[in-house]
Amino acid sequence: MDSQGKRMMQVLSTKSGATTTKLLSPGKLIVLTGPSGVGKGTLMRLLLSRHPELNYSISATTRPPRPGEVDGKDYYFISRDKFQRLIEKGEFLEWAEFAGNLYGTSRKPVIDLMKSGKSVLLEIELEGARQIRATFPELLSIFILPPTFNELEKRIRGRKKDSEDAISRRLKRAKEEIDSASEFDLQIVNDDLETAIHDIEVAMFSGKELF
Ligand SMILES: Nc1nc2c(ncn2[C@@H]2O[C@H](COP(=O)(O)OP(=O)(O)O)[C@@H](O)[C@H]2O)c(=O)[nH]1
Ligand SMILES: Nc1ncnc2c1ncn2[C@@H]1O[C@H](COP(=O)(O)OP(=O)(O)O)[C@@H](O)[C@H]1O
Repeated sequence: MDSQGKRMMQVLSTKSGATTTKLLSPGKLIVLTGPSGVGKGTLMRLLLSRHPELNYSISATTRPPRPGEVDGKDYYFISRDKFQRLIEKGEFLEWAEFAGNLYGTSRKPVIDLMKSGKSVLLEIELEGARQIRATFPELLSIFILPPTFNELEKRIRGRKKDSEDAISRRLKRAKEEIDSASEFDLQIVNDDLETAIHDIEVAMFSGKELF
């Protein structure tokens, strides 16, 4: 390992105990996964605003929009029928059912971006992340963990965006998801937001001025 690599591993070991051996170059795929309410969306928005070279793939979902969500920006909000047709046509790189709704990543935009050497960030749930990992073994996969389960529940409730039914489905699923964290390249605890962002940046961008 060169001196920069050593320095990076040192930084990783001093922050939230995270370790990784994979470092990313342009044209690569990064997946953020983890339970609902852990802060994946928050982390992703911050990463995109700080690193314009990163591209985000807007997912399709059958979930109805939450107040304030915009079609074509937050998600493509589509009917179950339309989603099924897109599955049959092979238009999704991955898709999964989560808490009673379907979610999927469109194949073409992601492949086109990667072919042109651009890096793509996906923020998806566990089953989809597994599918992507099987398709792209060179992927950098990051599992975001909550500091505690109570804090996770507090965040989901504090967001005030979901019905009680949607919240309990998410919390039930969260337990199973957290048990799978070790499948992924890196586990990062989203306790202090800036520390979590820093750990993700270190893993994603070798050779950049992050220190
Ligand atoms: N597999 C898959 N999961 C997705 C996709 N888009 C979003 N998700 C995940 O679906 C789950 C539910 O998302 P959402 O309804 O927006 O709820 P939230 O995560 O609780 O804010 C989250 O874990 C998202 O990361 C996708 O394209 N594919
Ligand atoms: N590090 C953090 N500390 C405290 N609250 C956070 C942190 N990260 C995210 N949050 C809050 O937790 C809630 C859930 O975050 P969100 O990004 O919507 O999660 P997810 O996309 O994983 O469902 C939001 O209200 C967000 O502001």
